[in-house]
Amino acid sequence: MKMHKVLGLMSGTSLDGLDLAYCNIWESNNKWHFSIADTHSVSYDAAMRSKLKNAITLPAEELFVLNNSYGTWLGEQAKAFINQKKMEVDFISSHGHTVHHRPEKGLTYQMGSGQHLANASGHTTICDFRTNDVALGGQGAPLVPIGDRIFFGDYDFCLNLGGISNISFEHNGKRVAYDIGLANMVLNYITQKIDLAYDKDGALAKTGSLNIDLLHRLNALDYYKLPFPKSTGYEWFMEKVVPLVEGTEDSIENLLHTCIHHICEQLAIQVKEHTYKKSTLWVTGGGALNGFLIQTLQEKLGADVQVIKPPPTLIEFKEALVFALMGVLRMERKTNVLCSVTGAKRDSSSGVKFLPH
Ligand SMILES: Nc1ncnc2c1ncn2[C@@H]1O[C@H](COP(=O)(O)OP(=O)(O)OP(=O)(O)O)[C@@H](O)[C@H]1O
Ligand SMILES: CC(=O)N[C@H]1[C@@H]2OC[C@@H](O2)[C@@H](O)[C@@H]1O[C@H](C)C(=O)O
Repeated sequence: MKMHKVLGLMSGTSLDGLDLAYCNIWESNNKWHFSIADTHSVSYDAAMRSKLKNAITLPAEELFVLNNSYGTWLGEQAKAFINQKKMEVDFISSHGHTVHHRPEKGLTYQMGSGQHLANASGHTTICDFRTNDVALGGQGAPLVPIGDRIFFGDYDFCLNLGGISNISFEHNGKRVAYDIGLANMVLNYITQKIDLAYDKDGALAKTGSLNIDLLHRLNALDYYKLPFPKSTGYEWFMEKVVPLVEGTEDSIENLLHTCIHHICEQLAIQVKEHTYKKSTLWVTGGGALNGFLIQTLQEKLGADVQVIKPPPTLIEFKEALVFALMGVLRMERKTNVLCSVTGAKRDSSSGVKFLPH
């Protein structure tokens, strides 16, 4: 039995920071297993956050320069963590930071140069997990469902509440998954108006009341009518959602309260459409720590769907763990991207390997 010792790196769309998960991953009796030995998060400072946020507006030359320096920065963070904890690491598996995601144009771009990362950390690095799937006609996202299936297949639904919400489940014998729509991205956008990074536990949202007009407008967004597979992101948010929020004069509390109702209504519609029995819904991502959101979600789902929160390490580091798994599958030349999820022509073993120099 081969034990893979992998450092998974994830920088999500919420721009809160870099997640590092040091994982042991092994296969026995035709089943993959994991343990998370250690974790660490590096919060982005204001300068880094604004660099990453504005990267989408950069001309090519500046973007390439940032790609290199961000790759070096990732490598330095990985090296510091590895040295501090005296870890034995076989390789690093890094998602990078999504800057452009336009699968309909055949384009997806995660920043964080693999060569720079490998050189700065001194470890073999696998990254760029999405490009191949988009080249095969897929959405290039979401990718985490392979991990949901392999590690967390006992739950009927796996829901992740990051910047955007996404869900995965078995459907006619195949794993399907897609981005449902809004989650923390819109909540953070609203709290940032009062210089608050996020609404801890949904405390502000809880004191607000419903703005019916905004709720209807959000629920009417075209994206929700599209069939899956589908994925969305920051561009959609800026183009379609921000104008609705900006066009509504109301208190921060009411805006947050209304957005939480909207988020939970869309989640409940999707879960109810695909369930016919008592079900379990396993929730990860920072949104799982928002008490008011989880309470509202349970109310909208009703008694037949049980919302389950894993321990905090999995809530926060599931994605870093799954990118570690994707690296292992890539090393073993096994499928790590499912076309049933992304809509690509075929399954693939994606990711590009860089050796340190
Ligand atoms: N205690 C908390 N109460 C309320 N919200 C929280 C709490 N902790 C985290 N969050 C929310 O979760 C967000 C971070 O979530 P997460 O780390 O899952 O996002 P991400 O990985 O960046 O996103 P994605 O999965 O879309 O790429 C924070 O920005 C915040 O909005
Ligand atoms: C292109 C991109 O980075 N998409 C992210 C984003 O954040 C959440 C959702 O939109 C999901 O599709 C995906 O991330 C997770 C990690 C995934 O691929 O499963």
